[in-house]
Amino acid sequence: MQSITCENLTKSFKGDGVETFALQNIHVTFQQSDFTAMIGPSGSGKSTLLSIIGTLDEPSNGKVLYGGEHSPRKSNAVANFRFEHIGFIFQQYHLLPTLTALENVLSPVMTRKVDYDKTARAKELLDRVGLAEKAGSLPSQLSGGQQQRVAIARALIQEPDWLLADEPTGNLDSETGEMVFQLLQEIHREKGCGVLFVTHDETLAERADQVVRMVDGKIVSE
Ligand SMILES: Nc1ncnc2c1ncn2[C@@H]1O[C@H](COP(=O)(O)OP(=O)(O)OP(=O)(O)O)[C@@H](O)[C@H]1O
Repeated sequence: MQSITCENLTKSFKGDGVETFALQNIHVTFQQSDFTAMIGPSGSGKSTLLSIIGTLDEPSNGKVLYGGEHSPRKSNAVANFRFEHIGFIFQQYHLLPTLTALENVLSPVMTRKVDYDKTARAKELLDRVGLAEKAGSLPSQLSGGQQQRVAIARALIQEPDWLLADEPTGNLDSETGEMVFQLLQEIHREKGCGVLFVTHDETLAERADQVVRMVDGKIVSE
């Protein structure tokens, strides 16, 4: 999965008889070796594009190719494909409130058979994001930046090829956001996973290898 290519992607939502085009004829290729920023005004389609690339949603038209191949079609197979290849990070962290930091990192693999020591890997990842000493803390006992670092560790548990990050610094003050941004860049270099990073922050976007600019569901520049 060295590359992800979107070919002629369109996504529309129908409601109250009105059709809204969230994406229109998107053609773009992302390389796993790149740290890519996606920037654009609110409603320009960034989250929709990320969801479709991440197989959380389906396009109305067009296709996404992963290393030149289609993703599977059946829902079980899609879930496995996503589990194997893609890690997600969201603006709102989405940690499970009743689980500790360590349990949150373990949560994607809790009910799955894997060929590695889950707990050892989860501990290593918590250590990597600088939170070894917070393994037993609940999300409510962690700051926003710490919660986002737990979410990053969770996204990495299955060593995904791609990390899809939807405004991961959107809820953080600029200093904490900078720390999370740098952590993602380090992870990209260390683990070799491609990163697609949605942001509203022009100065962060400019530090990416590739910048994709969206307006009204279209890519206006790359
Ligand atoms: N489930 C949905 N049902 C109806 N319309 C939707 C749905 N999801 C997105 N849209 C519409 O699609 C367009 C693109 O939305 P999207 O969330 O992808 O934009 P965005 O660039 O990520 O915005 P933001 O920066 O505010 O997160 C918007 O007009 C939005 O209202």
